[in-house]
Amino acid sequence: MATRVRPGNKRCAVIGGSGFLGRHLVEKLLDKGYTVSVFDIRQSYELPGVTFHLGDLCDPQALAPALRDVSLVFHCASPAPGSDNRALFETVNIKGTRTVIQACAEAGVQKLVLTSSASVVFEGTDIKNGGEDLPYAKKPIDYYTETKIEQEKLVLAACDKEKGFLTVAIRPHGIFGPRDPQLVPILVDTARRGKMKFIIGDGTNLVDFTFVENVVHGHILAAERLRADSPICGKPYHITNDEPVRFWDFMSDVLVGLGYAAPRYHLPYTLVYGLALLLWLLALILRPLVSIKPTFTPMRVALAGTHHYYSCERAKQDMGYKPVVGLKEGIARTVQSYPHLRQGA
Ligand SMILES: NC(=O)C1=CN([C@@H]2O[C@H](COP(=O)(O)OP(=O)(O)OC[C@H]3O[C@@H](n4cnc5c(N)ncnc54)[C@H](O)[C@@H]3O)[C@@H](O)[C@H]2O)C=CC1
Ligand SMILES: CC(C)CCC[C@@H](C)[C@H]1CC[C@H]2C3=C(CC[C@]12C)[C@@]1(C)CCC(=O)C[C@@H]1CC3
Repeated sequence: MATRVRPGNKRCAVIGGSGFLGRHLVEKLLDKGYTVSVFDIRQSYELPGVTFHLGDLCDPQALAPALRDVSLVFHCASPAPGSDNRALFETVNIKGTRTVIQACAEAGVQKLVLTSSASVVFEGTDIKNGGEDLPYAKKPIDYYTETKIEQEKLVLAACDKEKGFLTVAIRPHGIFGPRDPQLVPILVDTARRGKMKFIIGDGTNLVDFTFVENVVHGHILAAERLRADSPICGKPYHITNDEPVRFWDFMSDVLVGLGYAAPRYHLPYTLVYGLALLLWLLALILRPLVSIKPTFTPMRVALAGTHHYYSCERAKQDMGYKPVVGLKEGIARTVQSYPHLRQGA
């Protein structure tokens, strides 16, 4: 174990800092006077006050220079959730997270904040105002979720007040905002291919979508409240917009804001889920011959057709969390940030 870095120093590292959430987090940390080391497999921007370290988080030698003299680490790297590469998820999310914990210990880091996901409790059936006491999914719906569960368990179990190494996990849900590479681009691509005409189920299911700045706010609050005498040590926290919305209303607001038609026709949930499952199996069987990437994966269909919204009462109580940007404003700012994805652009 290395000498502990001076507590409270304003140097931190963001693993996955080139990504969507990571970059928003880095920008806010800079605003708050931190100097930031970004560790990622790619560099997607440059900013004064940020040092980039390129490497794979599974490689302890590559990680070490990024953690030098750093007291606080945010770990928000992951393979894209839409991938079905089980080996990659296991390597990065499980083995890689063990490596991150070990590297933190060796560098004398005192605080580790993990970006987990509210999906760690989601099994494809309704969750209404779910608290953090819900059990982890026994049958996770995909490899992403399966490995996010193991990752969260590893990080929370590593919390050790005696050794002065404190951890916490933030569980956001449905992050959206400017530069998101997933939600809006996939939605628009599906609309452009004429596949966003249908509502899966009756369209009344409520879901949390969380504006990226609220997720960042939750991470920084957690980091700043993480002390040996704080109740947040070793615990997971839901961070949402605290405004559950009908899944299909949210999709329609984004689509209409960008000039596309809102979905109108209803399809039964079980039919679409069954078809998505069949297509997924077919893609698996044919993988050695041809690569099929279905838009409607079982995970996406389950997310689109069930209730899944979460209580963030615990974050409000233990760390004074309150969303800083409302859903309506978040949607407006998101839509405005994608001029190139507008209908006809
Ligand atoms: N986008 C969403 O709706 C949600 C995301 N999350 C979690 O938030 C975190 C951030 O997600 P996003 O910013 O949306 O994803 P992103 O794909 O934009 O960012 C992830 C970053 O991790 C990096 N990365 C991947 N593998 C790496 C490796 N082996 N070594 C070093 N860097 C690596 C990527 O290059 C990328 O820059 C992830 O942990 C994800 O599981 C949780 C809930 C919802
Ligand atoms: C094709 C349409 C039915 C859906 C298009 C939008 C979807 C791409 C997104 C709607 C909900 C999103 C979501 C995630 C990814 C993008 C969506 C499926 C996550 C799986 C990202 C990672 C997580 O941890 C949970 C997210 C839940 C919501």
